[in-house]
Amino acid sequence: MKLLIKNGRIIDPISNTDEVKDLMIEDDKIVAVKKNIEEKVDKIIDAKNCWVVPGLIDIHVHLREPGFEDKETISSGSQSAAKGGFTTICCMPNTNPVIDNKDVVKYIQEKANKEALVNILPIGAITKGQEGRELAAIEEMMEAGICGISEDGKAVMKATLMEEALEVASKLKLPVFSHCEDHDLSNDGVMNEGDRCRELGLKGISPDAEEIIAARDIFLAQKLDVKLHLCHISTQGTVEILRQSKKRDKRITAEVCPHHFTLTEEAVTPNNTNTKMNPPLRTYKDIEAIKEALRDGTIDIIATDHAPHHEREKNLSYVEAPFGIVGLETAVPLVITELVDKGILTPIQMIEKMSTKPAALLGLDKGELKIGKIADVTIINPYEVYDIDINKFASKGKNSPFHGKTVKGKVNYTIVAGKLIVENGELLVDKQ
Ligand SMILES: NC(=O)N[C@@H](CC(=O)O)C(=O)O
Ligand SMILES: [Zn+2]
Repeated sequence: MKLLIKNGRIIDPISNTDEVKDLMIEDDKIVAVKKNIEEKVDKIIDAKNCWVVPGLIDIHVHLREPGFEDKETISSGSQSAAKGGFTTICCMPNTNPVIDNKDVVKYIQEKANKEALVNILPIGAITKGQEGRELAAIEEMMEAGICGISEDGKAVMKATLMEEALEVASKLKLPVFSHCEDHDLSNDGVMNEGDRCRELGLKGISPDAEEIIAARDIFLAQKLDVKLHLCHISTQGTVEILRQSKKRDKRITAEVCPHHFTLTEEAVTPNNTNTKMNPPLRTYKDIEAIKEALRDGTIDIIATDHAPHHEREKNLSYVEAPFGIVGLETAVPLVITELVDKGILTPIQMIEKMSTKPAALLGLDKGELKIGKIADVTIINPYEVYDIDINKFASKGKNSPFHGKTVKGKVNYTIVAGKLIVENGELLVDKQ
């Protein structure tokens, strides 16, 4: 099977390429990247005016299976990922049961092998049951194939236990994804601590809750040979801590989510629980700091924190509704609209943060368009303008604050190991 992608703008951060060329795939591999390939093939994709990029990688996704299949499943989440242009996603362990032993890891891998359209890499919990009391079976999960450990949804509040986890991760060469939140400080808060929460009479979550644990984990990690990655950072203070720390320690990485550079606390209204996520929407000054950090490389990765919830739960009051919004199918247009179009990131920098750097953090041989590599490829039309429509999401979750937003940038094709999964923006397989 030979597939030829003609006349696309090949964007490849590793070779620093941003040039119109053709790309040919044979079976599951990239076999040629050059101008004017004239060869008899099985299928031609016309990528004129489109970007041809290494398959996007989202390191922060909640797939909800096992345990919360009414919110999302491995199958539906993988369809959502494919539509969003992601060829590999990492799934967080806050499922039921928690991903804290090899059996749950294997359950996810087997289901993913059968049902998923994209590569799924489980992340193991740091503590048993995510209860913060004793370490999970990290070594056996590593042998089963987890790509990292995280307590995401929570922080490990006991510093000595977090230190132990970092030591184990260092020994096993696993990255640690830190959800930075001091639960004593964030206790009961539902939105950012600031003017807007006082205006609305809602309880706030102070930036300190994030910054204190970010600083703590950086201090704990710098004594060890370990990759510490800060999840969904949201405040100017965390950006500053990160910028300073990176001067001493080059291994620290951090991600930001599209909602945290797109919306501020001003978007919060008590009747729209799709503005409720953790960490919460912050302020204009936080967004400015995040954008600067994206531009200067302090923030390495853009991840979605795709957190689907059922409508029934999101219809509860602002206080009772769960934290989280879906993100897989809005990431590419938000990054193009808010960052690339506004000159904050170049297309190469965008792809670096959505494919190349995530691959490097995970130690994957991906994130590059090169002869011989597995053909995970995404084709994006950066010029298409349209309104985001939750009813078109493949995700079971419709909890997005971006419904109706006019954006620019559409994923047209997603190719996983040479297989066409999305064509002209539509999934080629029936929904399960
Ligand atoms: N981000 C969220 O608002 N929610 C996540 C948990 C998390 O990533 O912290 C979830 O699992 O729903
Ligand atoms: Zn989290």
